[in-house]
Amino acid sequence: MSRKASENVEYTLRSLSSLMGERRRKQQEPDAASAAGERSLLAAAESSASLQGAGAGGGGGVGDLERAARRQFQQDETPAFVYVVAVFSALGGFLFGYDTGVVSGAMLLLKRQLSLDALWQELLVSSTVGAAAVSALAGGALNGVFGRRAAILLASALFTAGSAVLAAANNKETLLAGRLVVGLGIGIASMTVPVYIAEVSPPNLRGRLVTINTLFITGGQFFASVVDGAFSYLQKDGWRYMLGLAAIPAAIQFFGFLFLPESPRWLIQKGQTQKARRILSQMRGNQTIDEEYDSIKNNIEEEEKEVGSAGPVICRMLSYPPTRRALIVGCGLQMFQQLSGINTIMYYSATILQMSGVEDDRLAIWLASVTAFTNFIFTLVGVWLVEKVGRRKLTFGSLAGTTVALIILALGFLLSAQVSPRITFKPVAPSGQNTTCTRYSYCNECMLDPDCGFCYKMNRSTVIDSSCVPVNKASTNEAAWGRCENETKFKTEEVFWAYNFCPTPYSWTALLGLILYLVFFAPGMGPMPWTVNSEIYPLWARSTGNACSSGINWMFNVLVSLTFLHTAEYLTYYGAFFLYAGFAAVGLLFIYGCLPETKGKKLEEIESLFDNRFTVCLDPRITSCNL
Ligand SMILES: O[C@H]1[C@H](O)[C@@H](O)[C@H](O)[C@@H](O)[C@H]1O
Repeated sequence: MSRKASENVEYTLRSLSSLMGERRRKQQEPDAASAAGERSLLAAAESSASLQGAGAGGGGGVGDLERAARRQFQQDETPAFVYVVAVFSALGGFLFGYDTGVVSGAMLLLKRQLSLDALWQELLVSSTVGAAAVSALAGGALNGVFGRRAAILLASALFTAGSAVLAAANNKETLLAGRLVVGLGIGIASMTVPVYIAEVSPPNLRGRLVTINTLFITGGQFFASVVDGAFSYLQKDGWRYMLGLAAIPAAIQFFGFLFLPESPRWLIQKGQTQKARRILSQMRGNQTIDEEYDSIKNNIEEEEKEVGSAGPVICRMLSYPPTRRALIVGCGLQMFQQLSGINTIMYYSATILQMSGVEDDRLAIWLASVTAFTNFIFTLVGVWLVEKVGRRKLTFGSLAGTTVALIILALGFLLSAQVSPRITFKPVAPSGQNTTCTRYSYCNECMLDPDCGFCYKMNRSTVIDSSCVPVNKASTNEAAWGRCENETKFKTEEVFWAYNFCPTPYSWTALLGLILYLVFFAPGMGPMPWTVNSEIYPLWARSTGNACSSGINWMFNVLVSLTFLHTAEYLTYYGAFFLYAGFAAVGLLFIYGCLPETKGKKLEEIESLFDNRFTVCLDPRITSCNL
């Protein structure tokens, strides 16, 4: 049987059983709509419409029902409205990607124009990620009390205001304030958007729609790299455009959300049932919503009975085993996403590319946008795969490939280090210029010192007359003094300058590792931690669960990207990548043992996947965490 046909049959059976259930209920309680007290006329009209073809009087056989189900299926399609809502929400992801991605290019110009020292550069880069960590954690309470829509509106207002401040800034303090405001927006958006999309999506499309958010994140990163490349030619004030441009999508999202609805699940939780029904039926088009509505409502009631509603949510989550396990899975996934080094790869891709022989700085910036594009395109593959292979297989396969790619990357750096050119020429520093650079014996040691660069000549394919000299503080494109001092000297002396890389014949291995890394990481480990987190918590714990796991994501993001250069100094580049490969391998065990398959399940059914304490993790059919 063809795939399409089998999907049809499955769908027909599902619709059929829902019609049967509906009919049974109708027979038992003839006026279900009024008896329930809160079913709107709209809902009653919907159920009778779905029963029409089946012979609402109770007669008619299974054949009639089947025909009715088939007819209903033919009409069942997700209304375009759901896609509009998902895309508007995912603008939050775009801004997340744009604002984290754009800063590296902006910094190249900013540091010159405002003469920023290393501390200020670090502050401007990491303040945003730090603020995102804090606001992601605080976003849980915000979401719970004011709702998803209010949180998204607040995030887009913060994005707009922050970007405007950045574009107009005249000193570093104002820039810092702008970066902090933008960071607050990123944190709130990163935890709210996946939850909101998951709550409005129909189960069969949920994974795909939530994954679109990560597609927008990587799209934002790619767009940022193109903007960085384009405005890098505008030496004065180019950074204003880079940082300020984000205000446009942010404002679009803000105005869009003024007209978009609140999540029906949050409304039901808050007792606004009429409104919730109206929005739910808007989201489901001509499909009957009774079953979904009832299951959300019953679930909330049962949860309240089981877990109670006293005390802070996080304490209730930790003391109730299923949510505790879900929290461990959610936070673990986010932690391993960052520990496998994605942001080091994104941030240092230009360096890795330079190692592979790209010597021109501008070209390296443009090639870095090819890296961002690869990340984006392969996230699209994830959007396509998530509903086909499911979350568990996709995440596991992706991390397995990522681990192999990390090992190849590390081997590339290792081989390059082993054949690292010797330093054969020790120039005398001009008087008054003290430097440690001239003490190094190999290019590899010189490269790892951020203050030094490698100056060399080539005789066919052999490096000759090589020296290690201090880098020019104002531009890493040239040395502070000596043969590599400026481009005119490069030509007359026939020398080459390498900052942050060493010329070796094995650099292509690192390039191969880089490409493989993105090909494997982007479809699974990139989006799945966000997607899975949006689904695994019951409603009462959803905002808090997502707040914690997003907070963990941001904290590890800061940790890994801030420590990369130091890690590389102590362990060398290959040591750092072997370390990430080690983390990724531990992550593989974690996913294999603890990640349940949530594909196709209703949000309300997912909690039970975390019920059983004694399930055996190693049994592939059983996917609950063995805690
Ligand atoms: O899922 C995203 C995505 O993979 C991005 O490329 C990365 O920069 C983020 O840190 C991550 O959370």
